Amino acid sequence: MALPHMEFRAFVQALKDDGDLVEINEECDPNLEVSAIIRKVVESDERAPLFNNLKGQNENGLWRILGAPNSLRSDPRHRYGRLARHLNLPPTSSMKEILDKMVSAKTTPPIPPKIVETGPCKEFRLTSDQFDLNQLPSPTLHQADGGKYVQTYGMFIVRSPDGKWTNWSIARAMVHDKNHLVGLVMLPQHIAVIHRMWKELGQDMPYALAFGVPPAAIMAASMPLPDGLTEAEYIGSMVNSPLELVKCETIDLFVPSTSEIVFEGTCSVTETATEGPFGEMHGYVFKGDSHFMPVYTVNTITHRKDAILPVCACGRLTDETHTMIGPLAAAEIGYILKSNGLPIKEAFSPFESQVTWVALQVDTEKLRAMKTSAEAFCRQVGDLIFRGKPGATIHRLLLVGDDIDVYDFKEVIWAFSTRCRPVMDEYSYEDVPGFPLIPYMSHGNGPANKGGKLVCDCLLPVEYTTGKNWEAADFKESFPPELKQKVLDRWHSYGF
Ligand SMILES: O=C(O)/C=C/c1c(F)c(F)c(F)c(F)c1F
Repeated sequence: MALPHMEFRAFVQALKDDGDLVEINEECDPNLEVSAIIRKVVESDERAPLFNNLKGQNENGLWRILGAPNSLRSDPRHRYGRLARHLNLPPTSSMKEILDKMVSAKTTPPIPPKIVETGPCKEFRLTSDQFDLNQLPSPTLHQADGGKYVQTYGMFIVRSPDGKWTNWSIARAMVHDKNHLVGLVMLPQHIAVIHRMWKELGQDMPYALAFGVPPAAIMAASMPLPDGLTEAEYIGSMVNSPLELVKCETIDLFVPSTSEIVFEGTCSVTETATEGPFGEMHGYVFKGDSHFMPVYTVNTITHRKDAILPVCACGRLTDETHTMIGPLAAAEIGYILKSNGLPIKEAFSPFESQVTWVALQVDTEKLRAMKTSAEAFCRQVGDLIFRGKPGATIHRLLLVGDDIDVYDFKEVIWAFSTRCRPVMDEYSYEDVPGFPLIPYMSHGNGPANKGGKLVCDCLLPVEYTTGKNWEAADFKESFPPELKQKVLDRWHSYGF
């Protein structure tokens, strides 16, 4: 068996070996029961549920469901263990080590994928008269959803008409009828950019939708990489080995050969249908909140025996839309700022902000050398991020000093609450694209697609000029080292 980061089934085995999997063999109903269990799991950082026995499974075991594929573990020593297993990192890895790994491929040569003749994803093949997406165990994830969201953790593969740019990404889609999906295709997502290219040509867009792809691939597919970059070679260089791809049956696209399930077909550039409402990443389902979105025809399904459909039952903390989208956007944002020579050390998106904020740790010694003003620096950061794709889902950028660990929200919210004077230390952006899925945008008082963003300066004025002139009134900073050591050594003998 391949390594867990390179084959989904090996990944599931790795979770089992880690004691991070609960196999449920009693029959479960994909209509809400499966998602209710997944929701309870992700709200308590429980082990990932593997549903082996689902109502509607066909004679070849199509399909099982793995819930919470990339959510959190309750043991703080392994908090990000499931993310680490996606990348062949030790389960004790920190979020910083995980994000550094994701960014590492930006500075290493791309490794092109290897094309193979066939693979496990070709074990069974169904033509459109041989399956009904409403009979297969497509899950209903929230009772107010507009349909069965079969696609929440699969990977769309689409290519520009000139064949130069292949994009891999996660974008949600629900069952429309026995052979059709309807999916969210929304700018600035690259799938929408490429869909427009086909629309201009007047040709439907060929697509593949691969479920249960190599875990390293699905992580990269969630990262807001630059336009035109082909994920396959980025991942190859990230894991330092070529991804194995196999040609689709009916279209000229390639999919990871070990994928659990592959849908193949075309996405209409003319036909739309109502999509949504959906329990989204910020934790709300707004009744009646549906929009016209493109219709995908599913011409062919190929799959492994007893194939596993990974499912993200998204909503309130903490599921894959929080552990992946926010932190990966933060990693990209940090990389862009550093590449532009700004003194940024770390970037993270706090889960407690429902991943709508990114906290940026500033190297204040380098900041002082810039002899810049707070306004100039904040505007430099905001202009670079809020006008680009990586900042699309982020509505607050918090600039914090060297003493603040951006991976620890208690630190971030202390700096924000005590060092950033509301209004005066905040720099607004009303003329940039907004993220219309955030409720104060979609159901708020202003335009849904524009503005509502801030750079919040949580650096006190002295940090721009002469440096930190305070000591934190806490155990760490308000006592001499030898006294701290004495207290720590005697802690139990005192009686604690
Ligand atoms: O359906 C959801 O809950 C989230 C959809 C979503 C997303 F997660 C993103 F990261 C995006 F950038 C985006 F444009 C989206 F529409």
